[in-house]
Amino acid sequence: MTLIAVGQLTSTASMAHNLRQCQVLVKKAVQAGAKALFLPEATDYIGSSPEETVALVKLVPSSEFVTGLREEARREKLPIHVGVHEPGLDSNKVKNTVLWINDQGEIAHRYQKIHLFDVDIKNGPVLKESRSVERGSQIQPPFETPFGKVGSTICFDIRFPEISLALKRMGADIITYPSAFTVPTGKAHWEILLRARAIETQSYVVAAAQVGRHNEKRVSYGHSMIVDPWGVVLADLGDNSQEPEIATAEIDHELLKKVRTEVPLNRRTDVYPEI
Ligand SMILES: O=C(O)CNC(=O)[C@H](CS)NC(=O)CCC(=O)C(=O)O
Repeated sequence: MTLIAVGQLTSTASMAHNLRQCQVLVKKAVQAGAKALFLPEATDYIGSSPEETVALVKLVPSSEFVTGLREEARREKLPIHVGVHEPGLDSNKVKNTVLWINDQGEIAHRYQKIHLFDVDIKNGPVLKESRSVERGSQIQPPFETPFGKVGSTICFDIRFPEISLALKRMGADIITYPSAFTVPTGKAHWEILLRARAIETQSYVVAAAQVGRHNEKRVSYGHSMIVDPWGVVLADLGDNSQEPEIATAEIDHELLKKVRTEVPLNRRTDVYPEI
């Protein structure tokens, strides 16, 4: 059994502020005895417009935010999974990525968000992520950790079960959804989507989320969660945005084995295509 933590915060356009919030989360995760910390999508910053999102972006080697987190990971021997922005191939755009910083402070894995959130909800949020973000085009094979194989996806990707099924087929035990969900879509869909992905992949789902007001236009739903392979919500951080918070849960390989043995999901790939 290995204890892991999800961290929840309200990122702003100030990377220095966001790094300080993450340092609080690292301290709390270490005090709790966690062996890894999972942080939300876009933890480095949330801009208030597509232009600001592009203007703020830094290459990883020159990002004080990423350098600061790498120092934390190395000093505390605590691997960190974190959503950030990186420059796009087109200089008017960025990539929305997640990094796995290992306990030596090295970036050992990277995934770029495949599905972009372009929505126009009546009396609700209007967000056009593709104005500032370039989409990725590869599912990355799960990476090894001392507590199992981890497959990464990001936020809106959760609505496309093909990715999590592919990650499961590639051996994932844990699937992550670092997120910044909107409040109306969060209320309607967040927990159901996370539990469905956990149940259908028979894997742990680890979903660190942004919470609260980032700027005059953006509010995030919160409710960072850890769900077990049976679909039980082991941790839920709610929507309090007073201070950065963590929640922890144990990753139990006996439970993974039990669920996968008791309810075998033998696919009929003679009937439908393999994903
Ligand atoms: O803007 C940034 O810099 C970081 N990116 C995000 O916050 C992204 C794109 S706007 N948010 C989502 O994908 C929310 C998905 C969602 O809420 C849903 O699927 O219902």
